[in-house]
Amino acid sequence: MSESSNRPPLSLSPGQWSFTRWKTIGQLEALDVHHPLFKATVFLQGAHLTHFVPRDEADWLFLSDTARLEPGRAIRGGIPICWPWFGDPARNAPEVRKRIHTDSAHGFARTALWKLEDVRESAHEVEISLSLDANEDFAEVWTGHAIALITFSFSIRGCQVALTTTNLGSDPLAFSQALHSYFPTSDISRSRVLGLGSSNYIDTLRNWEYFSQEGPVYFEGETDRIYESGEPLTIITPAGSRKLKSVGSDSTVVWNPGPDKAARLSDFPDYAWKNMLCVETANATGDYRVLYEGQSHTLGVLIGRS
Ligand SMILES: O=P(O)(O)OC[C@H]1O[C@@H](O)[C@H](O)[C@@H](O)[C@@H]1O
Repeated sequence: MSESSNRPPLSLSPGQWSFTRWKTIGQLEALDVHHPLFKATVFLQGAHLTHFVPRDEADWLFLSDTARLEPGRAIRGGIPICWPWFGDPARNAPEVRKRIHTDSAHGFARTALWKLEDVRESAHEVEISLSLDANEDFAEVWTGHAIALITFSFSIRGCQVALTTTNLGSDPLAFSQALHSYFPTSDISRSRVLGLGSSNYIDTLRNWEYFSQEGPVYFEGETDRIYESGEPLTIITPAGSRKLKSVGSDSTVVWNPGPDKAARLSDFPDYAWKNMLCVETANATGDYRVLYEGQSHTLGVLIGRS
């Protein structure tokens, strides 16, 4: 995960960071990274990465022009962390659903306040780790005891996100999740996703029925699919391409709201569906995971150049 061999000792003291600063953006606290090779912004709320900008390049992530940076509100763009369930609770497996006591989609982690665990810096890389202790504080919406630890690794080569869940409870923990990455494009109609060509998918817009993908995924209006694949992907847009390599995932969500849903979506301009696509590294629907006491599972994605 890291190429730095002589890392500085663990330090949470801002005085010892060369490239990372605390910053209040909107109403939220963030870690703002200004490394000579890249910039990045990670919010404590949601452990939410909103920007990753290698030197002399445009942002690799899409952030809505009308995103609201407010306590308790999910940020529209970047990489929301959907955890410990993905999507509509009612569409989850019974083992996952039985722990959920709300209708809200995508879990509570994306609006919860995470704790900073570590910042490591080197001449090549910055790593930021945050944790969320999901205990009885969340009992109103979810039953369980688990810890989520997320590590972002930034370098000139790209950005890696690794989310490790450990079951601290004595019962088996069933959960679903996604790294809900928003990518920018100048024109959705000239964008496509390669690498899903031989997989089956659930089309949530066609009665949640199964279909088989042939060739690249193109975007012709609203698209909302759960692919049964965790294979490497390439996203092609008019500005270039990105490679996505996942770990611990056998499902990938591809989403674009199209014009009608965009008009209804919170914190999202009507036109913005033309300028983004989500390709989400997931453990969704049948790909949910079960952890016995003390066991861990890591879901990760490496976003790089192709
Ligand atoms: O508006 P939210 O809760 O951020 O969800 C956005 C989208 O997230 C995607 O992951 C889902 O597949 C879509 O169905 C959903 O609309």
